Amino acid sequence: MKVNQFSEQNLDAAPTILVLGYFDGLHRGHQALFDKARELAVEKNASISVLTFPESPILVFKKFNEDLLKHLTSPNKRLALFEENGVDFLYLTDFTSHFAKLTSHDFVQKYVKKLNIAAIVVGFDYQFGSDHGDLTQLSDYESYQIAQVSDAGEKISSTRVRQAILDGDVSLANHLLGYDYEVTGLVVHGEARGRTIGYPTANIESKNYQYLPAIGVYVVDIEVLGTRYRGMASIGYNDTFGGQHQTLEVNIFDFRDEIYGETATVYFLKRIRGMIKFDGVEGLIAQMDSDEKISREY
Ligand SMILES: Cc1cc2nc3c(=O)[nH]c(=O)nc-3n(C[C@H](O)[C@H](O)[C@H](O)COP(=O)(O)O)c2cc1C
Ligand SMILES: Nc1ncnc2c1ncn2[C@@H]1O[C@H](COP(=O)(O)OP(=O)(O)OP(=O)(O)O)[C@@H](O)[C@H]1O
Repeated sequence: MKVNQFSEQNLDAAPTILVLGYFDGLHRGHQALFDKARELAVEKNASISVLTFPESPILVFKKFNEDLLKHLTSPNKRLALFEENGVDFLYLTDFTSHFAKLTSHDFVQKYVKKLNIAAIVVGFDYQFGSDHGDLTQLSDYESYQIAQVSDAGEKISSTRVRQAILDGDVSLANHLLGYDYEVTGLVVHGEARGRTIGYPTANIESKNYQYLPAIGVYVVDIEVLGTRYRGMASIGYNDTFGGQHQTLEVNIFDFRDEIYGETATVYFLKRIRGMIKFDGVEGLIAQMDSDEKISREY
């Protein structure tokens, strides 16, 4: 897959299937668009291109708060997902006030027309341009609108996946995504208390503005140094010890190595419970013994 800022100089001249949207998380609803694009690409001997934005368009419309910078994936995972879905060319353009003012007609002239379009694929609720144009605006092109992909009678959307994660319902998030929700970060030093209670933990600090699941304890896999291990994670304030800031920590099973400074990816598989403030260390250890049993058996 080739990744480029959209500019007239770097566009591939060969016929292409253009897929449009922001695609945070590339969930099962989004994947349906790429299933269609791959089918068309074979039929028309064309490549697949996506024109999208590095950051959420919402940044241009709402008062800033840090959550607006958050994504369901790290930048690398986002690229990997586009690639897995068959994308050959990923064109990025910043969503700015100027961009937001383009009418659907301007958008077609300035962007769509610059590509050699074999077909266009969008979702059932896709709208674009300041005049909220829809597929009829693209009538010069062979275009396909993909029907809504639902789960439990409700549209699968990035918003819904985000809410499931914030609720701690990682099983639902994974089901909607079609893959396990993951957070990537650096392994940093914690209080070095974990090892004294028999459960050393890798403290993971994400630099990627990703959503963390709700406070609680989770069955996870963790990938570090090229190997994927089972483990159990805690997200919270270490209430028992009066912790002051929120951490993501993973006790990695059957693992003994120093991994500070390594990049690790945590895959959230299932929520076990909420955080408990114990009166003493013994209660916490007994609880973690039980968490371990659940996590190993999962
Ligand atoms: C699976 C798991 C479950 C945990 N559950 C709790 C809990 O219920 N209450 C709590 O106060 N801390 C809990 N912790 C956090 C521990 O307090 C923390 O790992 C320990 O204090 C070590 O911290 P450190 O990495 O900063 O040394 C849990 C940690 C793990 C890995
Ligand atoms: N469940 C779905 N079924 C079919 N198409 C979808 C579905 N969800 C999104 N799409 C389409 O995928 C493209 C990208 O959509 P978009 O990035 O707005 O995702 P979204 O999940 O709807 O996001 P949000 O929750 O932020 O509204 C659009 O063309 C949209 O119509």
